[in-house]
Amino acid sequence: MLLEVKNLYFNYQTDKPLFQNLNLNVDEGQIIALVGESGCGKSTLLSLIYGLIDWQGGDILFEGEKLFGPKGNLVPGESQMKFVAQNYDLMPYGTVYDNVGKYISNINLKEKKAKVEELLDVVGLTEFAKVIPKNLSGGQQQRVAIARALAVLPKMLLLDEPFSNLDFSRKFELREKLFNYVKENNLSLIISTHNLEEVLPWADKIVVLQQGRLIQNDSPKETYENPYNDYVARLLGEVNIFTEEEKSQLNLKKTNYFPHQIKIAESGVEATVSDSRFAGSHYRNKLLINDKPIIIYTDEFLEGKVNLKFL
Ligand SMILES: Nc1ncnc2c1ncn2[C@@H]1O[C@H](COP(=O)(O)OP(=O)(O)OP(=O)(O)O)[C@@H](O)[C@H]1O
Repeated sequence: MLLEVKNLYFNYQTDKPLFQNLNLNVDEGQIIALVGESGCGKSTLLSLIYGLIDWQGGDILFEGEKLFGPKGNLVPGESQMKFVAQNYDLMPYGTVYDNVGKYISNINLKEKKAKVEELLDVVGLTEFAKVIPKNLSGGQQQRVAIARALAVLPKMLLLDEPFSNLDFSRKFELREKLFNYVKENNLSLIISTHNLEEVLPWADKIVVLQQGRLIQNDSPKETYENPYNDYVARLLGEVNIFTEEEKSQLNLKKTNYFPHQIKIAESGVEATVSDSRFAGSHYRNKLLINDKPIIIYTDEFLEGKVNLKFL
């Protein structure tokens, strides 16, 4: 086991603990998506693991050795890890090239150059090598910080919302290259995100935090098929939530259904189409079951009355 968080107890204010008995294990080479709504504790957990803040109880072990937080390190942060926080902390007067190469030794300059160039390609900033951070957009600065963190091949990489400042097309490109790089180099990664869909295809495990409680830790498929509660289901994307009463009235198996889990059928629950809108790869339809609005996706435009089957 590379990282073990055992019975972690942490609070900012003494009367209200954020983490109580939090447990988390990360294997070598594993990609963990850390998700939860804003304020649930994602950034705090990453900062604790990296050793930027002190915790009050429990243990954090890395390769079986206990970590001691800020008091255990002369330079902030654990040496075997790299953390890209939401403030990127770049050298303002160094170029993109200098920033990415900051932690790479100067002994072999040819090797260093090749490494920096490889990383600039991973984050799509090759043509910005000579630019200084203040002349970059927020998203570009974020990518410089990611490249700099990758440069030393840490055993564990901690990324806090790494795609938050990127536009759609950049996000897809960076995502693909970043996760491939992480996998090829067998790095362990904990990546926090608001948007699970962004990381789902690459994550080995999804760890869900709700107000500081770790409520689910499963593979993406298991999480998708069996979200622990409606909060988890909502984090996975657009979802229809039913009350217990609606569930029994409609004879449903569960309280949450993703739009693709409700299909048009010959017979079944009757619904009226309220609107049907073109949404790119599908039509997004709002239907009413009695007065209850639900969303389903179809290949075709819908109108009138339909019957529904819940998968
Ligand atoms: N320095 C601090 N002092 C006191 N409370 C804090 C501090 N930093 C964060 N908190 C509180 O701790 C809780 C967890 O915050 P944290 O930043 O870890 O959440 P998060 O899940 O990363 O949120 P986001 O997705 O918005 O970044 C929040 O209620 C926040 O208000």
